[in-house]
Amino acid sequence: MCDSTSSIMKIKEKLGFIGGGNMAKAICEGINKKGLMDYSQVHVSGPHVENLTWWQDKGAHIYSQNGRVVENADVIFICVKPHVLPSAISNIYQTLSGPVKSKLFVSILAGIELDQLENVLSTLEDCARIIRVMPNTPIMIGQGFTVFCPGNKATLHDISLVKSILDTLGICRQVPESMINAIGAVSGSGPAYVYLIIEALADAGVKQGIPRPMAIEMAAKTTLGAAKMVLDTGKHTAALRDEVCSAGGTTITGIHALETGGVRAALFNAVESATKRAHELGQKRH
Ligand SMILES: NC(=O)C1=CN([C@@H]2O[C@H](COP(=O)(O)OP(=O)(O)OC[C@H]3O[C@@H](n4cnc5c(N)ncnc54)[C@H](O)[C@@H]3O)[C@@H](O)[C@H]2O)C=CC1
Ligand SMILES: O=C(O)[C@@H]1CCC=N1
Repeated sequence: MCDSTSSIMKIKEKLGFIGGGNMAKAICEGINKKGLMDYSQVHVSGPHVENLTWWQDKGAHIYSQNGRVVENADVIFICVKPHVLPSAISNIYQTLSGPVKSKLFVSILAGIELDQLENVLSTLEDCARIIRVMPNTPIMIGQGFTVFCPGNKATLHDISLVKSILDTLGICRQVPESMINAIGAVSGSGPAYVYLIIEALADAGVKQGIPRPMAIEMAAKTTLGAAKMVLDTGKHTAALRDEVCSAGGTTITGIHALETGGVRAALFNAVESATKRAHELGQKRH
């Protein structure tokens, strides 16, 4: 758990990452930037150890065998792509040097359900303790939105440990598992949608003669400011929009163009398609 004797609640557990890609780095950087752990507590594996130099340079322990992470860490984040899960897990079994007990697994895989995870891990431990998590990349800068759902065998201590870690990375909520695929389609994928919108808004400004660096800064800051208005004021988004749209003014003319372009329907379709895709990933229709 966390050490509350210092002013910062340091994580005492050793953290493991099976798969050292974008999300594993985002999680670790997020925690490290808060001063909650040191990279010497981190154990990471991947199929090509030469691709783990980023981790090595930070001071983490790196391995080409997933079993080494399971042996050395207390909390093991599974951070591979969903289709890689079976081979990543079988590599754990092949490379363990002895029986393993008392490990907590945290899966961030899109679409893969707790009972599937419990099944694949069942030969490792009779009662695999698992928590399913859906983060997003802004966790790297402490601005994430993460949800989690504990498996049946996860203890209250496991839940409080994982929640205390995720809480430091932004907003964190416990949800029923039935919601996770849809949440992943909104907040997990959401940064990509928003980057696309920021890029398009900036391009549109460039077309009107605004220099690109200013156009990008302006589009990003406007997105951030509008999001903060929603969160800080608690006002309905329609009310906030009304405050911008003068009668017969410029903004309502722009809104008309957006509605004609089907921007709302496009977002409905994006979230519906991404949710459906998460279910497909869970059903192994890769
Ligand atoms: N990228 C995102 O914004 C989000 C991703 N996720 C989930 O996080 C997971 C990881 O995604 P990313 O980090 O974006 O992917 P990534 O491709 O950046 O990282 C995956 C890592 O797994 C490693 N790997 C491949 N085979 C392996 C094996 N057999 N054993 C161990 N490691 C292996 C790869 O070398 C790579 O470093 C996915 O399951 C995804 O659904 C969840 C929420 C957000
Ligand atoms: O694109 C994906 O499948 C992952 C899950 C949520 C965000 N990225």
